[in-house]
Amino acid sequence: MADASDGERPFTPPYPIPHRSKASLFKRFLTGWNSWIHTLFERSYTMQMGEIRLPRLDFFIANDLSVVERVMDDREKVFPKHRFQHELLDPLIGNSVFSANGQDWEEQREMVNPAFAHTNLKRVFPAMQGAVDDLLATIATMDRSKPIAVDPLMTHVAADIIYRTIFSVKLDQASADRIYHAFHRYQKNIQPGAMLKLYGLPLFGYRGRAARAAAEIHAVFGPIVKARYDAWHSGGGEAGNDILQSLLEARHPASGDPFSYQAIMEQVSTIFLAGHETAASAMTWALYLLAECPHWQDALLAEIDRETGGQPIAFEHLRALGGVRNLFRETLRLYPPVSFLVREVTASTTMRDKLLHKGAMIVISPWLIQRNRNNWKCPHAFAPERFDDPEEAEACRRAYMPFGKGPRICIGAGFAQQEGMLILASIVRAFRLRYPDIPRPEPVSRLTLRPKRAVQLWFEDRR
Ligand code: HEM
Repeated sequence: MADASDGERPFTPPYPIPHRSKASLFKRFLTGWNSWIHTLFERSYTMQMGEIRLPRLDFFIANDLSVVERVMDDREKVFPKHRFQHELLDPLIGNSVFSANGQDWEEQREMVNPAFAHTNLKRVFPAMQGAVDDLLATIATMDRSKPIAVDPLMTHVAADIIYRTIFSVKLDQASADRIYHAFHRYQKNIQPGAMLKLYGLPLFGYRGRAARAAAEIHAVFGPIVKARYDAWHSGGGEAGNDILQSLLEARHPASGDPFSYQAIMEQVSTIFLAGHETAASAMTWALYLLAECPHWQDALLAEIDRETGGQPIAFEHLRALGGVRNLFRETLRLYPPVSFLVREVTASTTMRDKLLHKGAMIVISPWLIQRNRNNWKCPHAFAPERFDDPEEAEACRRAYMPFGKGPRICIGAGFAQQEGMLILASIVRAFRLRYPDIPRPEPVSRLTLRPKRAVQLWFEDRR
């Protein structure tokens, strides 16, 4: 298998070069308005624990791995998701399994868990394959005399996959466009919203803008959910075989009540958004990295041809595609779609000699931990083979957390890896990718980590 040094030297993909020293609070506020990773300075990447005293909030960033484990495992049950996150996401996903805390979260997770049996990897493979075949057909008919924007293609295929898994129907282009535009508006609004909240400032119309964007998205799901909800509760509905059906059948562990229509809408919105936006971000970065490293494309193609014997990629093949899996993992290390996780300190405590008062915010950042040179060799370099290196095994176990850690770890991690591998392997097999002679993409971190401008790639037919 290729390594990242097969080219002249290890490829270091773009990231914001950190400031030499900490900027003023005001400058950080302005920079953070669009992207929080642009506010980082050199020591952010190596410090064990950082502290920022904001006007109305104590804010800590933990990189020390034992502190990270303490917060994320939360055996003391004192580090729930932060209330700011709940407030900012509320118009879109309400009080769903992603944002709830405590017993409420435990009960919701119990009710939602069976729905994730519908993400059972073998069972959803045909839905994934259908969406990926449509993607390849779309690319094949596009005008490829010029580079193609990858982001919308990846957003569409990831959305189509999760949509088929929730509703058992294909996502049509008009609904898709409606969702993407509205979600783009939501994302653009949320970063400034988060900065205003952090600095204790009024939200200046945030809620209205967020509610309007969320209403657009809900208007796409609403009619499907309503029709199936009414039919199911009037006893006339045919049982489906998808996530929505499982949510309709779920019962509260104590009261035995089903989810209300509103609660189902919140869970559906959560699963759809958590399930496609993150995967689309990961796929976009993975294709960019491949386009910059042709030797990796050659190595993956050889692996795919060897393992499939030239047959269509099947569920059984994925396990053997170690190079594709490492590429996916390395992409999530360098560009974790969820670049920071936010928790609240609900009982005063001490960490690394710092006193954290009740109400403080504590941030765990996959972006920082996965680029910390105390954890990783050449942390900014693209080196998928590191996942097979025994010397990096400890880092892979403790300092790799694109899906979070502990009880709140991503419920869709296996699903995401499977779709990611299938999409990447299918594209590598069909096309040779090349990065055009234009400036490299710049990552910006809002709700997810995305390139500032759409990534453009040449797609050349292989066969
Ligand atoms: C590359 C793709 C993905 C990434 C990087 C990702 C990342 C994450 C992370 C970091 C968390 C934990 C957040 C925290 O602790 O604050 C999370 C939670 C979650 N993810 Fe994912 N995710 C991905 C794909 C998916 C998919 C495909 C689904 C659904 C099919 C999904 C559904 C969820 C849900 C429901 C939660 C909340 C779990 C809970 O709190 O009980 N995610 N995800």
